Amino acid sequence: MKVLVSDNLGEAGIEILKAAGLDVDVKTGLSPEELKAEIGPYHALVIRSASRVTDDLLEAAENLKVVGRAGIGLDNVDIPAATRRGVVVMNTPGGNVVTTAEHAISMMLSLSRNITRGTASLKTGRWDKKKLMGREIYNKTLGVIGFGKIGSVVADRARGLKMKVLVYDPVVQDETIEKQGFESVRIDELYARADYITIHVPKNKETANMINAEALAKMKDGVMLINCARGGIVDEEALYDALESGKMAGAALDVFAQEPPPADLRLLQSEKVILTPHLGASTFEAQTNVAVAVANQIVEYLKHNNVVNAVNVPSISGQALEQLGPFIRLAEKMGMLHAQFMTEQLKEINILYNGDFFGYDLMPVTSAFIQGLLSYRLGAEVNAVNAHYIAKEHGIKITESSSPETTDFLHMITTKITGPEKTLTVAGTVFGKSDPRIVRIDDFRIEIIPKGHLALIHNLDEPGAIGSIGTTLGDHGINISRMQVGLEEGGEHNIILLRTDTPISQNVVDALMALPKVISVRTMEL
Ligand SMILES: NC(=O)c1ccc[n+]([C@@H]2O[C@H](COP(=O)([O-])OP(=O)(O)OC[C@H]3O[C@@H](n4cnc5c(N)ncnc54)[C@H](O)[C@@H]3O)[C@@H](O)[C@H]2O)c1
Ligand SMILES: O=C(O)[C@H](O)COP(=O)(O)O
Repeated sequence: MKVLVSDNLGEAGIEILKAAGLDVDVKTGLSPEELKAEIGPYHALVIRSASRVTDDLLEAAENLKVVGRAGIGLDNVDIPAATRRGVVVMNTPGGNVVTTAEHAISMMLSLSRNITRGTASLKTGRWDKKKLMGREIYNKTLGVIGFGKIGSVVADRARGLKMKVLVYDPVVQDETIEKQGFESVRIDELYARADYITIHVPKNKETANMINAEALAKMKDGVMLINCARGGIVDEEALYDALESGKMAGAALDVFAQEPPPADLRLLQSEKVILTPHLGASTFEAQTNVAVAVANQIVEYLKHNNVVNAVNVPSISGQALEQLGPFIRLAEKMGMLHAQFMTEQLKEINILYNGDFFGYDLMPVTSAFIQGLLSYRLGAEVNAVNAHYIAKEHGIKITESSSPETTDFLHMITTKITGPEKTLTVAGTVFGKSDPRIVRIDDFRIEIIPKGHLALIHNLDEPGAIGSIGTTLGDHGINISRMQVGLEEGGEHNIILLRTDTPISQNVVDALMALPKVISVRTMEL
């Protein structure tokens, strides 16, 4: 397996990748065209914020299985395009939180006390003591926009500096914010009351340009703004105007709409702005954390198929995998069985989970079922990452429900596929800790190990039927390794399920179909 590291990654991460036997190439500073030309043979791509993972790049990434972001922001990755192509996208959510929060606090202090301007003026031989009068942050009000991992650490540190903290986050509950001792407010109130405003939201459609001229106008006169989140959340031109007009006393920017920013960006000329070149996460500690985390996650995925911190597929912890793994494998086989039985167009998939599945999210089990079902028809490009997407793209409706009630088994997965004319129901369970079984096909109760060459023969429940089937297979040199007869509830048909040592070819199927008591024969490979 080959890994391409296209942005600077801490050495500790590279060592982990190599120690796991992965073939690692570090090629940083590539242009989009160069990256596109290189990506073909790689199975994993490790990035930070510089590389752009676009649909166009993914098109060329024919072997790519995973994009690992050593850091948090994923606005440089086209996640829907990755999902469509079955590429897992993962980040390292915790590793640079404290470091980035500390950067925001440093920016606020530096801005308040003119530290960068003082340094610059002294270096030109000046002594601007009077001109560079600062302000205390003690007792001032800080408005935190976005109370996630970083925003909440910033709020905590500001409290330590004896500031009052207002928080705006439409997702986090007021009580959660208040329990931590901060005041939860609506955005306009934050604008109206805050002496300092710091932004800690991801960049997305909703937050792009959220700090525009209109928002700036609502802010208190003399406010200072800190952006250590993402460029493009603040309208840079409107910010420049607010600084020039005196509305705003200062701004500290670590991130820019375009990185590096163009030389003619007016903000770069403003005396009231302090700037860092996207250094929020750049400490030795944070870079080691994120490099180690991303490397371990990539090894875990490429070598053990365990997904950790993915944003486009549910992650499964080691313990969850131990308990859900057998159900994931069962579900995939059930999907394959459906695919070989149901040759009609697929309209709808219903999945019912009975029993207590240890409290885990069952999305990976459902994805495995859809993968088994669709990959049989569509090939290997269907995987657990894009299974839902591809089903949706094909107009297949998926409903999933669960009930704590158990029937015959402690856990049961019942899957029903509906086509234009027919439906097919297959149920399965796991015996013991890891022994998968199919226990029902439509109205027939059976017990089959979903593995190997199988034949399902639907026949009349009459004397001699089973004997003639055995003889016909024997005549064709096919050994039956397991046979089971399932009775239709209250009916006169039964199904015979055979496991054979070798596949049953079409001429043998024809010979079986010629037997008077055989109604249908379906062969399967599971
Ligand atoms: N400068 C840097 O080097 C650096 C380093 C790390 C992270 N970041 C950026 O910081 C961002 C935040 O990181 P995090 O770990 O705290 O993420 P997070 O997901 O833990 O928190 C983001 C918070 O923003 C909130 N939010 C979303 N939309 C909002 C809106 N419109 N208004 C107010 N709140 C909103 C969410 O509810 C969430 O609580 C990242 O997405 C990344 O872009 C920058
Ligand atoms: O989102 C992040 O983690 C930060 O913006 C860090 O970006 P970087 O890895 O390019 O420093």
